[in-house]
Amino acid sequence: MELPSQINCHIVAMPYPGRGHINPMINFCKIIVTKYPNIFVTFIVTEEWLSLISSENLPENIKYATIPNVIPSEFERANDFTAFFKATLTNMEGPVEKLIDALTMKPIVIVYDTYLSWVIRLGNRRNIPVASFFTMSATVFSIGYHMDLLAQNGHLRANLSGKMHEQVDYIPGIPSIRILDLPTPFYGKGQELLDVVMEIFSTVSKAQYLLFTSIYELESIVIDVLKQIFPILVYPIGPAIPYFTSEKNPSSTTSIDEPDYIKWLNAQPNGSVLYISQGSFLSVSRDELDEIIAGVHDSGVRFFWVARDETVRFQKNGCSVGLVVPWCDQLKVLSHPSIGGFWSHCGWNSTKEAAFSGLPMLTLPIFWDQKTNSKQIVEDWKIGYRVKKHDQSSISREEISTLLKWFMDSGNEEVMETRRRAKEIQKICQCSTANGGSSEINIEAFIKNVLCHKYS
Ligand SMILES: O=c1ccn([C@@H]2O[C@H](COP(=O)(O)OP(=O)(O)O[C@H]3O[C@H](CO)[C@@H](O)[C@H](O)[C@H]3O)[C@@H](O)[C@H]2O)c(=O)[nH]1
Repeated sequence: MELPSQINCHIVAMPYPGRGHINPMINFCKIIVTKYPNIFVTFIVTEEWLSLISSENLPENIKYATIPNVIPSEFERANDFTAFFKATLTNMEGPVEKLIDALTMKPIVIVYDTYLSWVIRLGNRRNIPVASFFTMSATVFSIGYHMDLLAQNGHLRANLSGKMHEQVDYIPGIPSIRILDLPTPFYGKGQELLDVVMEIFSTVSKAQYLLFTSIYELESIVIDVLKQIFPILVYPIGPAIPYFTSEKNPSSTTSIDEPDYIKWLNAQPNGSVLYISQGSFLSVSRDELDEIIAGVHDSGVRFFWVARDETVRFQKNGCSVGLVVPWCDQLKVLSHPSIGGFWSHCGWNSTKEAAFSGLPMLTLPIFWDQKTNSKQIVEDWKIGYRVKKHDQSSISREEISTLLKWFMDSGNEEVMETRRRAKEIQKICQCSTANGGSSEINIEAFIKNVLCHKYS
């Protein structure tokens, strides 16, 4: 849809303060302003988050606006996740409302992270439509939305010990799934947030739109079901990763401007490197990490490891087959020809980036939606393997070393089949994000509807 050139419109974006939430929101905004240059976006973050992301190049018509640091620091988020999460629900509404009231152009819509449910109230008070932007999978949404079914079947607030392998086969639109693979607020870590999470899912239908950051073709059944039963408009807007700027086939020639880690990757044989990342904030226990570090080094497999602030701990003297970095441009690394596999904590963004890059995965989920994403990767799309194959609570360095050698062995027929499947999934993602693909169609339909609402 063409916007008349004289009409300028304004969208407010309100992400949840976390890397895995800010990234997809900013990517979505970039797609919108690239397609509709008359749309302006105000992207609201805390002052601390501005300092973390301000170096990123933004198109001219996206501007950051800040609220004070009314929530605990990003660097303490993992120490007390419950307190952090609750603070995002209680402390941000006032400053954000003040900021929105001071804007010179009234927004046509507020796109807010689903977990910041107070934005619905704010939109109602100010008569601004709101679009709930869910940064996890549509599968996870359906589970959250149907918690009443979990309760009816004795799978919520019940003693589930001994039942973790029971199948949940009654959630609309999703294949049968074990209790063990449900998002953790329902039975494990994060359960103290169950009431809050239930409240959040039950209020989404009071928004005007629901946006899934998902590739329609990968979750078509659950998305179609939700479109039928959900009382508001539902749009799967695509992966919300920076696919429009990613180099799908980076050249192997070295440019002086490239980071050293890309130069290192350029020097490695095709498909030979395992990329390892456990996400942007939570980690496994220290003991478990020590076993993983030992297992990775013992395996002799070539690796590229994102260690955040623990690079020294991940390195081993005399190690010549691996590179440890604190942070990298993950999608660029995953798209590099020398990467042959991805060990991931299964954050939804990492999952989509792996799918988009056509990589087989090793999954080690930690909490929240990651277990469900791991199940989709391994059982539904069949593009990966669980690191803890038998759901054991810990894993030894020997087991890790054996698994990695097996996974990265280029002659391994089972893994070759998984690689072939990962390439099929990659094609599906590429078609969905190409011009005229389902992602573009849904983004256009969303914008068109918002504009009709404004000008009707
Ligand atoms: O060195 C790195 C490591 C990560 N990333 C990026 O950081 C993001 C990480 O997102 P994700 O993979 O989703 O992990 P988390 O940051 O752990 O994401 C949180 O948010 C996600 C979306 O709601 C949830 O799926 C996760 O469970 C939750 O932990 C991705 O875009 C990565 O490309 C980098 O750019 N460089």
